[in-house]
Amino acid sequence: MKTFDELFAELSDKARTRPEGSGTVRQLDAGVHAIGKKLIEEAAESWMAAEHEGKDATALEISQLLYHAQVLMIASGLSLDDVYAHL
Ligand SMILES: N=c1c2ncn([C@@H]3O[C@H](COP(=O)(O)OP(=O)(O)OP(=O)(O)O)[C@@H](O)[C@H]3O)c2ncn1[C@@H]1O[C@H](COP(=O)(O)O)[C@@H](O)[C@H]1O
Repeated sequence: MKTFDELFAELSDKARTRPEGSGTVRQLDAGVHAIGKKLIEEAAESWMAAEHEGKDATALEISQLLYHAQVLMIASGLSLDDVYAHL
């Protein structure tokens, strides 16, 4: 298990070191348009899971939504503090 901040640190490190086989690196290379589409897909899956699939499935989909939001942040050059400043 990891926290939101720990995942962001891990993904930032992947973006910097670009290890082979990293899905995050693949997504970053695909660009903001592709990442945005993935984010919307996970948002829709989160919504459907919450309506029809129960708590476990909803938690899984929301974890994927958070992951893709973080990938979009990194692709956009945003830090956690840039986002937290608006909370
Ligand atoms: N938390 C996640 C995570 N959540 C979602 N995803 C990605 O988002 C996809 C969402 O799954 P779907 O069910 O929508 O699957 P899909 O549509 O078949 O997926 P794709 O065909 O688009 O890959 C997964 O296949 C992963 O590619 C994640 N990929 C990575 N992480 C974590 O990010 C870290 C870095 O991962 P790598 O960069 O791959 O090393 C690790 O700690 C991972 O656990």
